Amino acid sequence: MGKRELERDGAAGTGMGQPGRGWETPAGWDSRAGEPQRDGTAGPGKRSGPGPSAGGRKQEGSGQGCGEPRRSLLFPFPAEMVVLRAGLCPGLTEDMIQLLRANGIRTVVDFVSSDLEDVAQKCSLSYKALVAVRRVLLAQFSAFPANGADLYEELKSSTAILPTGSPSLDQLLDSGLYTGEVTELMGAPGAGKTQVCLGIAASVSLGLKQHILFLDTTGGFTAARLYQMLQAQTEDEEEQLEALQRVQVERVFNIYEVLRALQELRDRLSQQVVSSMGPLKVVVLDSVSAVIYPLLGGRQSEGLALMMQLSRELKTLAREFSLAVVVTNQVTRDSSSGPLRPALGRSWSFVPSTRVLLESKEGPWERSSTQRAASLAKSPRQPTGIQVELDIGNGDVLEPSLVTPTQGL
Ligand SMILES: Nc1ncnc2c1ncn2[C@@H]1O[C@H](COP(=O)(O)OP(=O)(O)OP(=O)(O)O)[C@@H](O)[C@H]1O
Repeated sequence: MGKRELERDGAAGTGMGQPGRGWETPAGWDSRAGEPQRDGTAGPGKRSGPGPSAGGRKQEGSGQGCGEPRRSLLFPFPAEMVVLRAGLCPGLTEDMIQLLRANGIRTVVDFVSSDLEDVAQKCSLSYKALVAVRRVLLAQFSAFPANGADLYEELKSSTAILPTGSPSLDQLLDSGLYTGEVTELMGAPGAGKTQVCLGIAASVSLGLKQHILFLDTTGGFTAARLYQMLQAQTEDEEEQLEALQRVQVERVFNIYEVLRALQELRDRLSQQVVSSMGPLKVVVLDSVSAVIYPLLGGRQSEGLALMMQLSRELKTLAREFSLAVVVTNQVTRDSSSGPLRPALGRSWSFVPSTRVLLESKEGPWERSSTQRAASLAKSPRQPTGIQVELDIGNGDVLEPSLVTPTQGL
């Protein structure tokens, strides 16, 4: 794929202002900037129409499904499970549904697979009206094949890349944090996971003027440290204050509180309640292992179920609302000399699409206490194993949104 670039002046993407969802662009949200672009040609403002989104559900919300047969393959509706109800599509009235039900036709699949001539006779309904309804339901509920180019276009219009404020970390992440994805920072205690999260919060709130939700499960969030990072980037006190206000912190000390906070967030985003929070782009969960570890000792199955519920919640939030989700995780080893592995096992390993291992290393890395080695353990875009040097002090700070050529999505 071609190169893309990130523009100055802002984060990017769709998210809460995604036109495809039939939502309004929130005030102050520049929906044009920062989109991943190919050869700089697919420029800003391109998404003025109802474009495809990362989640296939937008067609339902926007009412496009009826006249617009194109549907994302990512979330094909399980049509066999959809019960016919009034308002599902134009022409499908309550009376019609009652008559159909009386003849054993309850779901979309029942309806589209019936002989409509027969149904028209049995239910005393207009054959023409039934055919029209069937056409619309087929358009709404069928999975349509999409080719790579379509999917790439879809990705471009729904994905934004948010610079982390650290050029070396951006290099590792192929330009920054991708919305719609879960990125994991893993490392031993003291490796610098929280510091990197705070750095991301500072960069996104100050440089990109976007909001961040910081879910703190360990009490590791330190406002003073965030303020220090902001001060390192700007001397303007008003800007510092505004940036601090864009970082919303919730202390959530167990999995139930985390799930509740995420559910509340989903409700707010679904109802387009943006006034209290502004355009949210990043959700940080620091740390995920702290709330899952206590569950995995006793009744394993219950713990695993909650872990998977959390993983589903994080992934769907990221995708449906075009958020970049960042989680931190501990590491473990099989033996004292074995390699570091992310904690939480195989079930969790499918959750983050990108994983970065943070380590304080001996040798050239240990030039100062703030130097860390960051290596890519998992990525959908870059070869794993790439390693960069990261400064978790204030040294690795660069203005975000510089034009950054990359290798493509
Ligand atoms: N103001 C600061 N400037 C530079 N480095 C700092 C500063 N504050 C803390 N550190 C360093 O950050 C490290 C701790 O990082 P952090 O709390 O992010 O680790 P962590 O990986 O989140 O650990 P845990 O898993 O225990 O939460 C320490 O080595 C500390 O020296």
